[in-house]
Amino acid sequence: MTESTHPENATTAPPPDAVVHAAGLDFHYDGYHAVRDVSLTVRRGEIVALLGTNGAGKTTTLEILQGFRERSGGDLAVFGVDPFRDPAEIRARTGVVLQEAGHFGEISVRAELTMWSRLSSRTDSVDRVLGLVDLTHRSENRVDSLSGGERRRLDLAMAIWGAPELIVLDEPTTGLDPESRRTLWSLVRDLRDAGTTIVLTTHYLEEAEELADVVAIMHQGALAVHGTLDEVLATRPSRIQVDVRPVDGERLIAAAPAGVTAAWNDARRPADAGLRALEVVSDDQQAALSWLIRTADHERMVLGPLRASPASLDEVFHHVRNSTTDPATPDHKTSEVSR
Ligand SMILES: Nc1ncnc2c1ncn2[C@@H]1O[C@H](COP(=O)(O)OP(=O)(O)OP(=O)(O)O)[C@@H](O)[C@H]1O
Repeated sequence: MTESTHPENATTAPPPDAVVHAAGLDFHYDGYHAVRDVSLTVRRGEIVALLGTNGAGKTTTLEILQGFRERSGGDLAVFGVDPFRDPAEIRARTGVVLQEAGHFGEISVRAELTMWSRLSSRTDSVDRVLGLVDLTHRSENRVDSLSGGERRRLDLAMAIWGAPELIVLDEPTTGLDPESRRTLWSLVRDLRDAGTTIVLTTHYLEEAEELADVVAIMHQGALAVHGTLDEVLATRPSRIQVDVRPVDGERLIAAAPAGVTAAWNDARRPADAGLRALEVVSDDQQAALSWLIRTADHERMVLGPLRASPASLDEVFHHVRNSTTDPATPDHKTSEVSR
């Protein structure tokens, strides 16, 4: 993974549009180091997706950001205040969808939202939020008659009550069918387009690819990589797939310069039986392409169809997951993409 020094640290002033500015966040549960040196800035109107394996520290990080837990170390400002010291300010400006929300099953959707409205410091109209989450037609039905997807939309209705500036969604689409997931994505995009800042956790890489302006991958409590999707994908080598009619295939592969790896991929069968599939992997796509073209010219080698593509989020995620860190090391270092 490409490592670079992240500009955010405890001494860096947050950008003017920062909603969340965390520098070197740490958290221990009874001696277990669950969040390690996490530095992350979330800007107004951005969707940030927090990814990571089970137990990576995503929910704990979200709980610290909302002021539910007091950090063990590091600096944190949400809306410019310390969320643990000033929870009322955070509650007033933040909507939340928890991983598992509790509902009063025996009352109607409308009655539950009305009860919710009395608990919230923000004002809104039940009909407005029901319309936004497309639950108007279910408003008089009992909550326990809702499908899983409809309940998740009801959770979202509570989170968007009173149009909070920040919405925190912990695995908002877990268990939803693809159609319900797409509906929720569209809602989240609309909220972002209206200027809402959104931080979400998800185990669906596709969800992060679809929604996120910024992707952050946690591993063993630390932020292993974060940046825009393109920046995150660029932390792994890109791949060129090309079908070639080689003059001397082995010589071609042996001649690949440093930083460029070429290998035959006999699992992929070119449509033209006279060609053979070659895969070229490199951090420097331009250097790899130049070498390929130069070599083809020099060797009078026929090049067939060629496709150059960045690494997938799946590849980045697996690389992070397989990278070994020592959870017992208190000074575990983050590696991040400059933004
Ligand atoms: N109340 C607690 N007491 C002790 N350890 C905890 C507590 N809550 C979480 N942990 C541990 O802290 C680590 C981080 O948990 P956290 O829930 O933040 O991870 P996560 O990334 O959200 O995981 P998942 O994707 O499974 O929801 C885990 O190893 C978990 O077992």
